[in-house]
Amino acid sequence: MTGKLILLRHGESEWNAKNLFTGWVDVDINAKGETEARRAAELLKDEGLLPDVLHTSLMRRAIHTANLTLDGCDRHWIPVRRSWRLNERHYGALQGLDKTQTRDKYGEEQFMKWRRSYDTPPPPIEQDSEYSQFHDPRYADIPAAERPLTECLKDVVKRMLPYWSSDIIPDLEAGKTVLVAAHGNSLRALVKHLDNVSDEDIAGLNIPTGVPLYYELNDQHMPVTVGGRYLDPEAAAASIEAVKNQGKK
Ligand SMILES: O=C(O)[C@H](O)COP(=O)(O)O
Repeated sequence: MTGKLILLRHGESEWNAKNLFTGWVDVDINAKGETEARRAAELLKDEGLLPDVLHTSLMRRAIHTANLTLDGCDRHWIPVRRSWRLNERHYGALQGLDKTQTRDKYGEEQFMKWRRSYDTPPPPIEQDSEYSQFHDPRYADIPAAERPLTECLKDVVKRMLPYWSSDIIPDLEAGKTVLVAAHGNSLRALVKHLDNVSDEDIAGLNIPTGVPLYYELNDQHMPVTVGGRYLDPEAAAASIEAVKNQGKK
């Protein structure tokens, strides 16, 4: 028995367009992002990949994207499970800062360490900062001592994989086509696991906005084809390049 897994990063967000570090700040997708979400529905319909269950984060850009995509392929009625464990990576004190200004201020090396290294988190955000979610009621169930104030990708892998095992794999084992609508870095964490990407090589892996990435999985819930398949390779390549170059002038 194989599993069908579709990964979908939210469409372009308001802060993606403004070149701001977002993390757990709960911004929405913009008009371009909505168009991407609707295009994703067409791609799923064309491939006959109609999700039976949705797993998403607690953030409106992923939830909104999933709603538009599922509505577009008449699967708006499927069960949904939401978890903070699929949230974007927490960007700590960088949340709300301009990526280019941050690169200019701290230099390329430090910028890339904070943005793309596996185990170097940005400085933590103050609990009461304007861009902190420490007191957000949706995270009240996370013990205060465990509530993130910053994360590196290693932290995201550590908090995401338990959800993959406890909540997503059972749906795959039940033969369901699973849609995971999430974020650039929570999906980088999942792709790292699925494709066994090294701690060094993951720095060079970026996820496009709004283009479904399809994996056929084997009985061990690992990819039949490493890397999976983007349902619109050209759009994926263009978006990946844009994500990679964020922060550059
Ligand atoms: O949280 C953010 O800023 C973006 O969604 C992801 O940003 P990154 O591609 O710079 O990690």
